[in-house]
Amino acid sequence: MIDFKKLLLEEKKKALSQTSTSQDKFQIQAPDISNTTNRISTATATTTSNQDSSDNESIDNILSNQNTVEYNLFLKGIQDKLVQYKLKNTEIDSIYLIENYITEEEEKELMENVYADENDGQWVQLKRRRLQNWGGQPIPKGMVEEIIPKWLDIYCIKVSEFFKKKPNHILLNEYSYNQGIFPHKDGPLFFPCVSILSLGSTCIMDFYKELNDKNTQQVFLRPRSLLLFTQDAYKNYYHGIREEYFDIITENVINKEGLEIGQEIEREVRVSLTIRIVPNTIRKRTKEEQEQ
Ligand SMILES: O=C(O)CCC(=O)C(=O)O
Ligand SMILES: [Fe+2]
Repeated sequence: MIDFKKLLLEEKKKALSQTSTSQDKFQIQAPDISNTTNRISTATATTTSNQDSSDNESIDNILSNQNTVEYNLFLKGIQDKLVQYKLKNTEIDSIYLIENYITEEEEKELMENVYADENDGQWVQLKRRRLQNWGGQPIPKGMVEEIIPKWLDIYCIKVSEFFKKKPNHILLNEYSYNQGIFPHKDGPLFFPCVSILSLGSTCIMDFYKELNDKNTQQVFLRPRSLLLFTQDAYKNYYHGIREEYFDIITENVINKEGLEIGQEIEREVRVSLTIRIVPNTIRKRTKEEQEQ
């Protein structure tokens, strides 16, 4: 009998070898912030403890200055709405996971739009994954807001129930087979809560207290789930996805219900929407203002 699983895996390996070299292989290390696009994608992920603490200071500034009221409202919203989705069995406070946040039809429609011809020009090819950046470029000077198309904006509106404000930025990542994202923190350019909608494939996300931490806390992400993390998880932990063809369920997976230790779960192409608020924005000048 033909072993389709093996054949498929061979195909995947072949496809991948055309886009990567052996040096590209993932190791747990600091994120590659050598190009600006990647810096946007990992949102100024930092590599040294110095930068790290200044990042945390900036996060605190965001909270203590302009956003205290907003942040308190948001925290209250979390208590009201997310308490039942909080992941237990972990020392990390403040990770929430909602399974089946969207339906299969909604997932299909999103995927159709992600791969629609009209969005072809939106793809930015990084060394190890592709992305689409929607809403503007989050930079320290302030993001010039851009209109988010309706097919995505409806999800900004949907998750605003947790943020108490409509997110204005979506980073859409596409991971082919064994691609991932280096451990990083999302940093001070964003309001310190991130929501991630998974499409197309499962994967394991690792949370690291320190880079090179072997004993990570892991979250198994299913398609159509919404992961949210804030406070402790946002500020004090790196998160990343390993470059693997399979995820293996270990003791460290926090949400093991329905899974077995040692179980191997094959990856497919995964698309994720990272939906966030960029608090520091500058208004786009109108055409009339530009002409003056
Ligand atoms: O794809 C994911 O689930 C993670 C994306 C992420 O960490 C980011 O965009 O900062
Ligand atoms: Fe991230």
